[in-house]
Amino acid sequence: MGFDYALVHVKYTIPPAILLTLFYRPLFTRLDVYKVAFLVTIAVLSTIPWDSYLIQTGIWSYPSHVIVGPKLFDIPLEEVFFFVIQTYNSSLLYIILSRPTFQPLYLRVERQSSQPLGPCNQQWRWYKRLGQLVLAVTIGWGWHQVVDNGVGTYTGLILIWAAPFLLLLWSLAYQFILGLPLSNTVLPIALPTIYLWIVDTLALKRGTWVINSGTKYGLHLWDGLEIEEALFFLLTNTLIVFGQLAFDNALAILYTFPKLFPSAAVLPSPIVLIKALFTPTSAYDEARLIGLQEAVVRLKRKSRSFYLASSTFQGQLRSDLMLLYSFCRVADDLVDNASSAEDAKMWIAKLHRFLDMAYSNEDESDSSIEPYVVDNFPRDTRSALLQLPCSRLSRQPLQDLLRGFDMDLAFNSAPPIQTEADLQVYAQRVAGTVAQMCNELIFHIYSTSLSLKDQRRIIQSGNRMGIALQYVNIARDISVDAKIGRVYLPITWLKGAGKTYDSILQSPEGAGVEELRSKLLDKAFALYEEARGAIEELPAEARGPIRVAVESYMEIGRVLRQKGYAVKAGRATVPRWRRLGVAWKTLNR
Ligand SMILES: CC(C)=CCC/C(C)=C/CC/C(C)=C/CC/C(C)=C/[C@@H]1[C@@H](COP(=O)(O)OP(=O)(O)O)[C@]1(C)CC/C=C(\C)CC/C=C(\C)CCC=C(C)C
Repeated sequence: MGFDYALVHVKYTIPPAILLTLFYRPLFTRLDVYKVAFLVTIAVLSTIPWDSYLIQTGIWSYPSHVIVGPKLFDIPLEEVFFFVIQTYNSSLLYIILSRPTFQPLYLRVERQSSQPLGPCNQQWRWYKRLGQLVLAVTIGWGWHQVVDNGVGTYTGLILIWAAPFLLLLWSLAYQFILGLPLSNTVLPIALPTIYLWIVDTLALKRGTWVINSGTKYGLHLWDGLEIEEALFFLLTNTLIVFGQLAFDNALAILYTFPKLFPSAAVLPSPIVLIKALFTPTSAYDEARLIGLQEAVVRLKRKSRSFYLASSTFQGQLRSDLMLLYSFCRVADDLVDNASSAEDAKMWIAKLHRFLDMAYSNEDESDSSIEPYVVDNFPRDTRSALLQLPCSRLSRQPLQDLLRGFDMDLAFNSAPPIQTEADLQVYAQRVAGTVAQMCNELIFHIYSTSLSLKDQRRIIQSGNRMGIALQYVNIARDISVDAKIGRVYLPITWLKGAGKTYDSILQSPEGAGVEELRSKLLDKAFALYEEARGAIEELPAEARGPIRVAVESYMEIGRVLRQKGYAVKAGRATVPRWRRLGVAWKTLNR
């Protein structure tokens, strides 16, 4: 009996597990636990028979003085623990590195026939087949080595065990394996592999585990690292990361194509995951993919705060929020950028008509909406309308949002914000509604034990938080709005400060304006303080991300309260490092 192998864990595998867990803790969701547990189970079940065979046939062994004693099918418990901890560490590293990536963007439609495939699409098919061929040849060659029973036996046994799994995963998830950034594929394989090569070198030198001669080549990658061991760790980490990639590929298919999978669960069963992976790529909904692509580009270009926050959301909620943002942005821009008040009114009327059509029929496949949108809206706005997740949103907040845009149009005749109550109504319409829709999506996607009454109370607090954010938005944009002939500060406040509507339009800066800005920010922070507690009652998956969304926007308000803040295009901006700091602090709260 000895503790050498156990000490390898204490020194080298458990510390990274603890560090990775602490680092990722604020974002660790039930789905992540499910993914890791799923992979650990498969890793343990698939490795035990193989490892047991290797030990029984004397290909490798563990001197009795380095292990504690208990064994499972001849495998020391320390070794079984190794399968668990290696899978855990590599999975978690992959999850951390891939979290910022919006994975649905890496799904591609591949069609055989009538529609000609782009050259890129053709190339992908060849890559897929080439990968399959290489893996099939590898299995054949590995088998040959095992049958030969010579120095290539151990290599052969590694290959005939790992390569069939790799072939399966490659065939199902090649789109993700090839398409995702290298930081999501190569890096989570390379980092743990190199780390384990170093650990292995130390363990083999100390004799913690021994590869017996006769069934190995005797070649070394570097002094102390047998070529077979290097191959083993490379392939096991590749299996883990490919497994996670296939899992994510299945989730992306499930959540991206509601027409194919109308009621995808937050934790889908293995059968559903397999069904998703076996969905032919030709059945993917191309319009949906384009809608998501355009939504991401729009969000990235227009809102740094919400873009950063979006990376902390997961699964279907992330897609739905992007699509909701896309709709709100497009609607706001159509009205704001209209060439005349008449034109703006026309856009609002068309958007109302769109909502009438989208909510009038139970049948989502109603074919009259698409031609209506195509005939009435510019090309680059259509996907934002057609992909709005109407089935998960109620109609009233969308209509109220349009009524908020109507209030903006009133600036052309008489200032619509006369009193603080008007300001509140306006902010409720353009931002309270947005918060309400975010919360509706959250309660739709994540199950909660809260009563309907409590859900309504939380949605109410959300509305107030939306108003707080809109006040920050107005406080930030006093000068920008004045340039387009709008003053959102209530006329009653202006009078109290010895100002008029026109005086603000002419000089939207100066001490008097700063006082009014401060007053508005005080109101914003009072609402924020009152509403923020409700975030902690949201389903666990949404809590941290919503905190990030709210805090990164409120940070603009904090910046505005400091003297000498940086201004970009007439607006106060929060430096990138500060935004990241806020997100980090907020998540760890
Ligand atoms: C993470 C993520 C992708 C979130 C998306 C949120 C979303 C759908 C935002 C829509 C934004 C939008 C374009 C709305 C149109 C009306 C409008 C302009 C509203 C103002 C937003 C400002 O955005 P921006 O600065 O980019 O706009 P301008 O350049 O000035 O045009 C608003 C200030 C509204 C934003 C309000 C929210 C996102 C609601 C926040 C509250 C919650 C998420 C709920 C909190 C929950 C509880 C329980 C308290």
